[in-house]
Amino acid sequence: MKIGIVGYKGRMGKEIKDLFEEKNHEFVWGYDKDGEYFQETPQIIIDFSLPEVFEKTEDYVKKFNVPLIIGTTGLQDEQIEALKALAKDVPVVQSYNFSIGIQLFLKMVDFLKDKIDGWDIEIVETHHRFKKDKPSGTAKMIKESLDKDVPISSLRLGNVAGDHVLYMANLGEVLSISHRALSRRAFAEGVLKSAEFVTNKKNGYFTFTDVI
Ligand SMILES: NC(=O)C1=CN([C@@H]2O[C@H](COP(=O)(O)OP(=O)(O)OC[C@H]3O[C@@H](n4cnc5c(N)ncnc54)[C@H](O)[C@@H]3O)[C@@H](O)[C@H]2O)C=CC1
Ligand SMILES: O=C(O)C1=N[C@H](C(=O)O)C[C@H](O)C1
Repeated sequence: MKIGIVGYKGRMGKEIKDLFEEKNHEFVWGYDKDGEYFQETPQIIIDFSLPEVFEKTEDYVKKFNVPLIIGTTGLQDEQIEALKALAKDVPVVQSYNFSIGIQLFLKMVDFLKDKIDGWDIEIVETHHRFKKDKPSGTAKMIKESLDKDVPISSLRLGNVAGDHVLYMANLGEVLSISHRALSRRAFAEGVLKSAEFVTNKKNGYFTFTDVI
């Protein structure tokens, strides 16, 4: 397929471009800080940038009338609502984490969330020093799955691709679930799966949970 990437010069943008090209897809359009790269109209747009770029992405998705995969974190509620409106016309996949491991993590949280009443619960996320948002989108997803107002601690260390740990403790024991992305490839693989997932869809709002 012919892909377009918003944030194509960034860490995730480059990883996604490399993976899709390895799989014989073609990068034909991009948007980044210094403007537009245009070779051809893309068949899909992938956005890994910043929330302030969202309106541009929305405009380009409407202009090209193509599916959108969006992994940008820190979106405002109104931007999520705008994505749902966009999804009436084109397929949209939104997730704050495109790794399979975090999907399994969320399933474990769903299994145990009713069984830990009265326990101390805390989330710790660690990311590279360049990450702009805090707490991570994934930590927010874990908290939302718990249905509880739990503290989140954020560490910004070196070049860590993405670690999330959920700690749960009562007076006699400590239970934890942890996930470590070894590189950004894990997220890019999920984006590729999502792009394949939307190819036969006319419209609709999906998360990565729907994809796997
Ligand atoms: N959902 C997921 O699985 C994952 C999500 N992310 C999220 O993806 C986003 C990007 O992460 P990274 O690639 O590490 O960041 P990055 O900073 O390396 O890349 C962001 C790109 O957006 C561009 N950009 C910034 N302002 C812009 C503007 N005003 N107009 C156009 N382009 C602009 C930058 O120039 C850069 O190329 C973040 O929100 C991050 O949290 C990152 C990894 C996985
Ligand atoms: O910015 C990152 O790098 C990452 N961001 C996502 C988040 O905020 O949860 C996903 C992943 O952990 C990497």
